[in-house]
Amino acid sequence: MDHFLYRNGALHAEDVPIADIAAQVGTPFYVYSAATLTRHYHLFTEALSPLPHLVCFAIKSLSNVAVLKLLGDLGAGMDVVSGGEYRRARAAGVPGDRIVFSGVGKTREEMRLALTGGIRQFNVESEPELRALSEVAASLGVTAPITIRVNPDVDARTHEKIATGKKENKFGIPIARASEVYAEAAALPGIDVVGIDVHIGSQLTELEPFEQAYLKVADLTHRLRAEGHDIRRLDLGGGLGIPYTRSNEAPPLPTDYGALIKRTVGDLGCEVEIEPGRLISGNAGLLVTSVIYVKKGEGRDFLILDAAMNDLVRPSMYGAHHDIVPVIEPAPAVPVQPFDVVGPVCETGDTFAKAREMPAVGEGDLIAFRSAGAYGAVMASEYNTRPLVPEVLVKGDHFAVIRERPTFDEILNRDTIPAWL
Ligand SMILES: Cc1ncc(COP(=O)(O)O)c(C=O)c1O
Ligand SMILES: N[C@@H](CCCC[NH3+])C(=O)O
Repeated sequence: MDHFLYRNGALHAEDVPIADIAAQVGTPFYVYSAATLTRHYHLFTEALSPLPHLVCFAIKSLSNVAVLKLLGDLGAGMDVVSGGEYRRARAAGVPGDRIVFSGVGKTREEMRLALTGGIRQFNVESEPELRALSEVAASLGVTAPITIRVNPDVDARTHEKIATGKKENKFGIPIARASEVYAEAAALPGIDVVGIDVHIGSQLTELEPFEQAYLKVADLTHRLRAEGHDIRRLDLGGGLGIPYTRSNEAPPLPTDYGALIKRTVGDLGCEVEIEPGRLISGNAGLLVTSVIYVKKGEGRDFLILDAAMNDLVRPSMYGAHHDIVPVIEPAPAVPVQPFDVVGPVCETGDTFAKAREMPAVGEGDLIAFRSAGAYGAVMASEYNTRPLVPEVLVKGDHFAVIRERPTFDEILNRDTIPAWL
């Protein structure tokens, strides 16, 4: 459920008409609902209670500092994957002891940043990283709390570009080698082994792959404890999928996912962490755009929008589907017709949808992409020197721009012409 509904014939974000935001901010822009973000965060905390737990929002999915502050103030932890994301979480007021640091390529500089600024744990993904972290921590005279990310070789049955738990993927250490790597970790200076981490992929629409992975983690917990490690925390990753269409069968809900966690690892006496991104942010955001032209083509009509692949790359990158709806609600009797929905970028790949059935719309009409809160704004670029689009947060009948559209002066001032040219 989200908070983007038609009321009196017009699409609203909570109590604010989308058209009012467009009039003030101009298109394209992203808009997020505070109520949806809050609700989705609570779905997870409720699903995991009464287990001791921390829901660490995967901020790679949506990293605007205002959004992080909203979730952080509710008590959320954060899963970060770079020094930049760490800084965002801290700028939002999230204490270090609620931040987990994931990723296969943490640099020594990033390790220093987190160790001096405060960190709940590093999710270590390789032996070289483990040794580097030990060196950095020892040189600072501190101890780094760690889990080791294990790769359970489970097929997440999702898009191949976002599956992370198969043995051929770059993530984690093979679960079969866990004993060896944990033994090395325990012997290293500056390292405190606190638990196990696993994350098998994103946009999972079935619970079974999670179940396979979590059962392997439960087994490993027993094994590592028998080998003398004090395994007290399990980071189970993110990845629960969202419905991208209203017609499709919906993926499992956080309640089902929570029940699965309790069933598989709930009796181990561990604190549980999860790292959901998309399920919290995905359906909490729209990308709002205007029709520039309706162009008659050979056997098809093109809807040319002022948003493009640089603003929302998911359709061209993964062939992803987003529902595309007019901001003014079409009357029930209005016939639909197929459009190829495209942006102005000079690539054929700048196509959001082919032959998408939509009610007739015309120049200047407002259109919204649904389910665009996750991996939307964060993956945007300035390709074709198209400025990054603004982000807006709505709460009840308030809205605020939480990231301004850069001016062309700002964009051009970032380039410098060397004196010798
Ligand atoms: C380590 C890690 N944690 C959490 C996530 C969040 O995934 P999702 O947005 O699918 O919940 C990802 C992305 O797949 C990830 O790589
Ligand atoms: N960027 C991907 C998700 C990646 C998940 C990253 N761990 C998407 O848009 O679906």
